[in-house]
Parts: sequence; C-alpha cells; structure tokens
Amino acid sequence: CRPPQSLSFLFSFNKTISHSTHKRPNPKANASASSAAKQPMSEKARFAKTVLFVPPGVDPEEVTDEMVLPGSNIVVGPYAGHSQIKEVEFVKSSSRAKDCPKDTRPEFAILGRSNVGKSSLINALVRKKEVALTSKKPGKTQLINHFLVNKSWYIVDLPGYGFARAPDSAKTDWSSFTKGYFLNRETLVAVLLLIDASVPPQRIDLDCANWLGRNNIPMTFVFTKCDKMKASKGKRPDENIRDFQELIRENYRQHPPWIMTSSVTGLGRDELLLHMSQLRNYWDQ
Ligand SMILES: Nc1nc2c(ncn2[C@@H]2O[C@H](COP(=O)(O)OP(=O)(O)OP(=O)(O)O)[C@@H](O)[C@H]2O)c(=O)[nH]1
Ligand SMILES: [Mg+2]
Repeated sequence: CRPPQSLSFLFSFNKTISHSTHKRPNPKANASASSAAKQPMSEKARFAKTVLFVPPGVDPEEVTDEMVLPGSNIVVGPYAGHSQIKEVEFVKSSSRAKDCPKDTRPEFAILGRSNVGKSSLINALVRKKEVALTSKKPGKTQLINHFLVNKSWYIVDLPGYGFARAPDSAKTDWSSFTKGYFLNRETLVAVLLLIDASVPPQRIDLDCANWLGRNNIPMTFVFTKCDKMKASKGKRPDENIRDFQELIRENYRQHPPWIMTSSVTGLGRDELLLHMSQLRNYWDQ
C-alpha cells in the first residue's frame, strides 16, 4: 500500500508533448501529420494535442495518435486492463475520514459542485440507475459514501461543494470535511474532479483543483454534460473546456488528465473506466 500522493509524480512530472515536437515512429501517422500540416490544424485538434497524460510504462517519444483516448488527453499504456464493472455494492456512509472502511483496496473519489452530475456519472459507470441514490440522505451532505466495485476497488461519492443557497457555509464545511479524507486516505488512487462543461469556468472549481494540486493529490478532470452541444446562449462545451484548460495551465506545469463525458449519451464512459484501470493496476502492483 502506498501513501496517497504515490501517483502524484505522474501528474507533476509527465512530459509535455506538443504537436510540433512529437516524433511519430508510425509511417501512417507521419503521412497524416504531413497532410495535416498543409491544412491548418483545427482549434479543437490543437487544443487536444497541447498536453497529454502519459501513464507509467509509456515512453513519451513512442506515443501515437491511436494511443490517446478519444475526447481526452489520456494515453493508454500497458497497465490498462479489465475495466468493465460487473458488480457494485454499497458499503457504508461515513461522516468522518476515520470512519471510512478499513481496507487496503484502492479507491477513486468523485468530487464536484452540487448538480455537476456526480450521481449520474456513478450510475452511468456502473450502468445502474439507482446505485448512487442508495446512500443519498436528504439534508445530509457531509457523508463519504463507499461503493465496492467487483470486490476489488471502491468508488467514493463525496458531498458536492458550492451549494447555491449557502455558498459560505458549504465551502467551510467542505474544506474541513475533505481535508481529513484527502490528506489521510492512504488508498486514494486519484480524485475524479467533475467539471460542468455546459457552463463557463467557475472560480470554485478552479479553487478546488488548485487545492488538490497544492496538496499533491492526483486528479483527473472529468467534464460532464458534454452532450449539451447546442449553444443558444453562451459557449459550447468544447469552448468552455478550452477556457477551463487555459486557466488551469496558468497554475500547472503539466496538465492533469482530462476527459469529456456525458451520462446521457454514454460518451467517455468506457474510456474513463480504462483510464481508471491503468491508474489502479499501477497503484496495485
Ligand atoms: N444533459 C445532461 N444532463 C446531465 C448529465 N449529468 C447529469 N445531468 C443532469 O444534471 C442534474 C444533476 O445531476 P446529479 O447527478 O444529480 O448531480 P450531482 O452532482 O449528484 O448533484 P448533488 O447530488 O446535488 O451534489 C440532473 O438533472 C441530471 O439529469 C449529462 O451528462 N448530460
Ligand atoms: Mg448527487
């Protein structure tokens, strides 16, 4: 069992691969690169290529386009393995970090603003409608909910932050409550920080990401509601995501892994599970 920051080197020191310096050993990829060079790369492609997450066991020089999960900056490496969820059981709700299950199995924490789609994402990942609701107790937001997956790892549902009606009190509770969990949970592999892609970047999400970053807690940005592509007002999800990335880039030398998802269409579901499998298997070895 490793300390909670064990994977943090991946998130701090993985090399940046820019489109222009990236070597492609694959001749097919070279051909597409040269044809792409004739045409200006699309804004979206340039955005997707800016910074990749290169997992353990992958030489950054060997990365090809095919190794990058669609709708993400995540490279798939040799630790990726069985990722489908066969069974999930609710284990317990804890009101303090020290009440969490005493266990050596790895876990992923789901974090994000209230209404960002945490419960929906959990239900989409496990392909059940009611899973994340089984522990939902109205009015009790200060609970850490452990779900055991395939008897081998946990998904942990955390209270949402940034409640519209009580922002100050929710913020205070959140920080004191989560500090204990994030800083002391030895089996925490990574935090999935959910960001609503249908709205512009929110200060509270950036603050949260920065807090995790400062404390060397590995995180993956999971952009939710990416199906909301019609922009009647405001920007499209891909534009909001790009804006968010730009703000994050100011504070991070390397960009953490990120992925686009939709609980409505299932976008990113299998890709996210594969990403989680490679983090978990590396942590577990
Ligand atoms: N279009 C769309 N709507 C979504 C998606 N995910 C969640 N929603 C909607 O967003 C609302 C909030 O979703 P929840 O999953 O309850 O959000 P939550 O983060 O668990 O919220 P709290 O439990 O209040 O912290 C619901 O109306 C969902 O139907 C998505 O991927 N696309
Ligand atoms: Mg919820």
